[in-house]
Amino acid sequence: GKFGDYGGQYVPEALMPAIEELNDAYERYVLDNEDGFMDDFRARLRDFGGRPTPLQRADRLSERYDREVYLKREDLLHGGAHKLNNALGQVLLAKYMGKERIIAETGAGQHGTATAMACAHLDMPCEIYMGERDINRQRPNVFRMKLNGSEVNPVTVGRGTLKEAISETMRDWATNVEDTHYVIGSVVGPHPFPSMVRDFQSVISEEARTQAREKLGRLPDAVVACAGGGSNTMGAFAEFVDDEETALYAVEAGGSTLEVDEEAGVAPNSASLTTGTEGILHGARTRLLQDRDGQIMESHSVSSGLDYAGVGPELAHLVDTGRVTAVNVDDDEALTAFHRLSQMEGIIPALESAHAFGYLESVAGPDAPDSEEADGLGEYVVVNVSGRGDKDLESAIEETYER
Ligand SMILES: Cc1ncc(COP(=O)(O)O)c(/C=N/[C@H](C(=O)O)[C@@H](O)C(C)C)c1O
Repeated sequence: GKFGDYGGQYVPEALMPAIEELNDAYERYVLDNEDGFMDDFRARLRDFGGRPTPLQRADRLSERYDREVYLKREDLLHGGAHKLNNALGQVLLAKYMGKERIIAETGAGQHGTATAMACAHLDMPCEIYMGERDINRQRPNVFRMKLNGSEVNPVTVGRGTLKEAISETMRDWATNVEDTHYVIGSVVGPHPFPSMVRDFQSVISEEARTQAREKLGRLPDAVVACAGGGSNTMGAFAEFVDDEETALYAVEAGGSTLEVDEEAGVAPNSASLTTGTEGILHGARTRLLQDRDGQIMESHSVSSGLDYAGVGPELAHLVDTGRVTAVNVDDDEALTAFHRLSQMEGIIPALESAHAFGYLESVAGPDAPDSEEADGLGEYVVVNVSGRGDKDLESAIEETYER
């Protein structure tokens, strides 16, 4: 479970039996398709999830950016985000392992919602840990989790956001490993989580690669995806990593500024790939926002889903080796992109996904400087629409009309 010097299993001894049991199940069911697990998983993604999602040409953006812009529509997956790919895979795996209880963390609430839906679909009791702050800014998703029959446990320690929610969930798991599976929400955590979540999300690039060849007779010149923990990112990239001719761009949250206030221990962004340093978070060595004493800093983003101080170890490694280019756009560019996609293409994206469109505008838009970055995107770009923006309407209205 190593990606260069990132990854690993930095967990308390008490968690090792659960980690080893999970790794054994991952190898048997996911990698070796024991008992037809992966066939069952794909059939449910199709019939319950609604896959495959379209790879749709964005006519207005293609005109604006003078190139072929295609959208991978994970916003059309059941539940409204890519999160179901991973949640369904992990809840199904827990069932095959004989577990009786599911717990999960969530920030934007999309992962929590996806886990709650998967648990209702597979008749598994479910508890979601969610930061108090996030509960208040993602109310529609909190209601959906409850409607799907899950309990939502408010996390009030610290800033009450994702970081604390993950720690609380890990604590519950350590206490109840016998009957409980922890459905982690992104390509983070100790091995095998980053690899397993990537494998469940890789259906995105499996489909996109085939669809791209059908529609344009060749591979795309670039794939662009936002990056919080990095799961929609790794899912959109996985099947293209070996195709050197396809550039891969991970777009992080530049928040309000990339400047970091070390004294206050606050990073007004979540650009861990760009400004982070090597450290351990939630069981893995990766890149993260930490001060000079190694204290994890508070991150920020206008979108809950990108508001995370760490990033997946495999994505960090791909950036270090130069296979993935890490870029970022700030809150304002993301909000402007949120409105632009809604008006120009009739798609209201999640604020997280809007960051990917903010990047396209910044390098290929009418006001963009003539830079080689635009050429990096090439003639044929695929942008991952990781989710839809229903959950963000309240905050987008506030930010837009009270800015
Ligand atoms: C629509 C949408 N797009 C992108 C993300 C970023 O998560 P990754 O895909 O794992 O980088 C998210 C992340 N959402 C998580 C959640 O809903 O709980 C997030 O807050 C954490 C699991 C990281 C999202 O909801």
